[in-house]
Amino acid sequence: MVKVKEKLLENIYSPADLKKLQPADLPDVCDELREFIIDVVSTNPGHFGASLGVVELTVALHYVYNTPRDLLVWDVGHQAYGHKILTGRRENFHTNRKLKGISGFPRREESEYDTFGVGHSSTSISAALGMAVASNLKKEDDRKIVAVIGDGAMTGGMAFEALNNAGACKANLLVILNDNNMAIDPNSGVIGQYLLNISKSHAYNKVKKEVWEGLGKLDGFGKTTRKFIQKNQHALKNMLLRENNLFEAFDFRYFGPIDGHDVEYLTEVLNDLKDIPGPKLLHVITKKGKGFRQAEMDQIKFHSPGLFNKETGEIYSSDCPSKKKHKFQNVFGETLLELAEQNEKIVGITPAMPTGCSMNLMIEKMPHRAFDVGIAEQHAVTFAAGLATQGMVPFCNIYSTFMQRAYDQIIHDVAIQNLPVIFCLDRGGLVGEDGPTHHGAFDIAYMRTVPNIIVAAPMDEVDLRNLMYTAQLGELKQPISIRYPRGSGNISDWKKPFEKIGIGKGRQLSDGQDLAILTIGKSGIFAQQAVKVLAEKEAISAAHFDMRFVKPLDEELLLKILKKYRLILTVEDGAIKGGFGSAVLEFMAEKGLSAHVRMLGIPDRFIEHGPSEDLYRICGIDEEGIVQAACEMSGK
Ligand SMILES: Cc1ncc(C[n+]2csc(CCOP(=O)(O)OP(=O)(O)O)c2C)c(N)n1
Ligand SMILES: CC(=O)[C@@H](O)[C@H](O)COP(=O)(O)O
Ligand SMILES: [Mg+2]
Repeated sequence: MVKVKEKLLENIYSPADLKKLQPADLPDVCDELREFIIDVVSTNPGHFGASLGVVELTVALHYVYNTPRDLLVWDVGHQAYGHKILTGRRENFHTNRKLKGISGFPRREESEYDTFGVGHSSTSISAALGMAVASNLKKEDDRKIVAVIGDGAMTGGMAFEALNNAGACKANLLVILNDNNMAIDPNSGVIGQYLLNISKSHAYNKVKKEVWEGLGKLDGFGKTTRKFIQKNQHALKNMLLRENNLFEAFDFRYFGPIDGHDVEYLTEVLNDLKDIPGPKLLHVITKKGKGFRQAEMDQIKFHSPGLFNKETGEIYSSDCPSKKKHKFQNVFGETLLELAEQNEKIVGITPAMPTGCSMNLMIEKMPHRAFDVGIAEQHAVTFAAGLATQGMVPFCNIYSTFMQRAYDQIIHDVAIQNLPVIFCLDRGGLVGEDGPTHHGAFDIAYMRTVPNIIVAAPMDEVDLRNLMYTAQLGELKQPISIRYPRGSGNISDWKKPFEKIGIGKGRQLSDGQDLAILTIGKSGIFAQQAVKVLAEKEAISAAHFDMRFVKPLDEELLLKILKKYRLILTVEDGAIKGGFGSAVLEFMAEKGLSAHVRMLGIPDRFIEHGPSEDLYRICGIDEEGIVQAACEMSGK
């Protein structure tokens, strides 16, 4: 009779259960954990390849360290599914990223094992350093602090700011560099190449081994030389290592590179490093998508593949082929390439999101004019500013949420100098399952307060295209921000001849007598539907104005509207506070005009994760919410 192997993962409810196992059991735990992630994520989509790549590392960390007393900090957090499953969330994992379900990223309120909330990149070393310094000040000497950061996240400036500080502090901190030689797209810039070089360089590893292990054994030398070497051991080590290793130059002790898929060896190394004081960096080599053939082969698609068949690896697209064309990001990517073919001054810039924003189209065709600058939003903005000083036409595409990183650069490097940089802010508004760290809630508010910047938000694909066209004509002598949402709009045949759009000009899309609905961006699509429902079901006649620009506002149009309507409903898929509705109110206050104004938008709290349709409903900014607000205002 064949003995059925006992499932280990089923009995793991916390790292304490994991610790009851023998090291030799750990490979089986890893296999089961990997299988579990594949099972669940194939039917309930989320980030995929990154978590598969750190299965062994995750098991080893929770096996060796005394979590949650020891503090484990994940960078970005899209790779932390294994961590969630091993720390009490296995049975809830099927709710990952669903409305009211667990978050796709570590969150402090979700578990005591989630030491730091993440979603944006390159924060782990800073946060871990803060924890290490706090432990030191509180005399909690038993506590270990570990940050896990990817090679992509390591391209972020913040990571280096933290290394610099940590080295100086001599903090007791272990940084694990999870090097899979990929970001979402291939890791851009020289750091990736540098890591590859040290991983491959036998000469470096040999020198390093000999220096660390061999300096004590000085039998081969004469007495005077031995004395000299012993006296100057530290300086010699530094001389040999610092010049060869970037991390040693930051006063970290560098260990590795080691195989990140050998779980037993990982536990041994982690155990060895545990009690070495000071800042340490362990370089671990892993494969993104490890253990799922198709994910290993197409690491970009399987970063976050959506639904897929776990047997064949086929990805089931949520869009039908024709609908895929509607995605705003495709309109951006194709239009940029089209414009760049006509205007040789155009340069493309993306901080590590070429596939996400579709700038990959331009990068493939024009590699010298389109740049993936790594996870470096601040640099991306100032790089664009530099290009603009020399008469180039930079299209700097950054997700709305990640642009938050570069606020000073927008103000200091672009706006004060009034440089005509074209910002394209993708993923404006509620993005859905990624949740509060990723919603593009604030850009309308943060952009409109900055002098000199034109702030526009197209309602549909054609408008996006025409705004991009208008922006690069060379007529604008100032920066412009064009923001658009995740996903698709409502026009399939958007590839029409370009038309110039008047800056600061809105448009009336429907006429009505009872109230005026003023929208910006995608909200206009919901408003159009709402106007129909109001007319058909509620006998309310609403006029709809797509204002297109938050700044400058179409004052002429606004004056006409305010003359005619007593009831004004503003709608935006951005924060109400400081947003488009606020701009309308400020205008009214300036002109001494009054009306009954109601503002719909993202309320003053962080919106959870879940399907976008649900989140738009929760915020009351979908068709139904607009209808309801209009009825309430009209007293019906
Ligand atoms: C500030 C910021 N910019 C961009 C992103 C989008 N993003 C998420 S994961 C990722 C790649 C990270 O690469 P790496 O750290 O190597 O992790 P891997 O996916 O390879 O495990 C990027 C660019 C982000 N989360 N935060
Ligand atoms: C973890 C992260 O920041 C990205 O993977 C993000 O989830 C991508 O978002 P999109 O799916 O909207 O491109
Ligand atoms: Mg990586």
